[in-house]
Order: sequence, then C-alpha cells, then structure tokens
Amino acid sequence: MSVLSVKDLGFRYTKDGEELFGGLSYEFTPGKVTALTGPSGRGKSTLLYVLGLMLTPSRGEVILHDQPQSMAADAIRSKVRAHQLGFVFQDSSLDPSRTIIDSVIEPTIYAGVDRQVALDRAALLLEQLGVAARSDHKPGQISGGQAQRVAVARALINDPSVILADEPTGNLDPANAASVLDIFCEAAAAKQRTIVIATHDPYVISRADEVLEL
Ligand SMILES: Nc1ncnc2c1ncn2[C@@H]1O[C@H](COP(=O)(O)OP(=O)(O)OP(=O)(O)O)[C@@H](O)[C@H]1O
Repeated sequence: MSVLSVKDLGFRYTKDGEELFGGLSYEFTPGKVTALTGPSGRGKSTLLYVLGLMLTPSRGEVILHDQPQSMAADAIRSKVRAHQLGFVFQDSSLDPSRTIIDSVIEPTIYAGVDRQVALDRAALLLEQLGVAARSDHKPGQISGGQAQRVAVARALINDPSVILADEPTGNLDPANAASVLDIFCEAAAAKQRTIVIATHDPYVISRADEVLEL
C-alpha cells in the first residue's frame, strides 16, 4: 500500500506567479529516506508544506494512505496532520519558554493523547535519542545537536507514518548530522515510515535511500 504520493502536482504562491513542481507525480517508498534536492528556489520547502497539508496545491493531489487529501476540509487536514505527519525544521525552533519534555509532548495535545501517556512516550523517546538528561531544561540550555534530536522526538511523538524534515542538518557538525541521520534511517526502517528530507547537504544525500530532484 502506498503511504505518500503526489499526482500531477503544481503550486503557485500567487495567481500569476511561477508554477512550482510542474505537474510532479511521485510515489515515496515506505521504509525509506528520500532526499529532496535541487537548486535554491525550486520549491523544496514549499513541497514539504504541500505534502504536510499546510499549503493547498493549485493543481494535482497529495495522496496519503490512498486518500486524496489536498482538497479535504481544514478540520480533516488538521486531524491527518496531527495523527499521521511529523515535522522537523532547521534550527528545530523549540519554544524557549517551555521545558524540553513539554515541547516534545505538545503535538499530542492536538492528537488528543492523555497527558501521562504522552509523558511516558516522550521520556522513552528522549532516552532512545540520548537526551533524556535534558528533559527539564529549556532550549537555551542545550546544544544545537541536542535541540535537533529533541525536534526529532517531537516529530515522532504521535507515531506518524510520514516525517517531513527541512534542512535538519543545516546547523550541525558532522558527528551530530550523522546521529540525526542514524535516527531517521532507523525510524524509517523500524516502522516502514516514509521520510522526506529537503536538503542541499551532500552528506544527507549520500545517506538517503532515494533522491527526488526538483
Ligand atoms: N510565502 C511566499 N510567497 C511568495 N513566494 C514565495 C513564498 N515562499 C517562497 N516563495 C518563492 O517560491 C519559490 C520556492 O521557494 P522554496 O523556499 O520552496 O525553495 P527551496 O527550493 O526550498 O529553496 P532553498 O533551497 O533556497 O531553501 C522561490 O522562488 C521563493 O522565492
């Protein structure tokens, strides 16, 4: 069964603006990490937003678990986002006022998960990602590499079938970039998740199972 695919996809920011993706059709492979590459401005970040149902395509469809989603009502898209999609962005952009553990469990609120269940899940994930000791710290008190691992925990907390990541290694040194890639590869293989990483980083491209060039 297909987890994530796009059909005849195009997107314009404005009515008369340039069309991005030019009618892209592609099926992402479950259990694999796909690197989304291409020159700056080609629409890598925009495609992640369209795949993440945050932007509506001007033509074509995003299909998740065999269901066309792009034209679905806002409430349905929000529900699908909360339950099936996880996001990791460059700089991890964690809320500076929340503790690490509170940042990790925040997406569970939208998915209606019991707080104690969420806390237990978050503790396990932070343990697996090697940042459990930082649970009660604020983002300003941890390193960039640790923050990125926390962002990955946040993306995994609702056990999504798809993870969308935008330049997740952009600010990381080689050792931290390698550890984030290890986590993504394991997350893909362990549960047949579909992982899409928009990147310019040759290291990420070398670790990806598949490459989609825009
Ligand atoms: N909010 C917006 N409104 C209008 N145009 C936008 C907006 N965001 C991006 N664009 C334009 O859409 C195009 C694609 O941008 P996008 O950021 O998706 O490209 P990218 O491939 O991710 O680039 P980069 O590798 O530099 O991050 C660019 O021409 C950009 O200027």
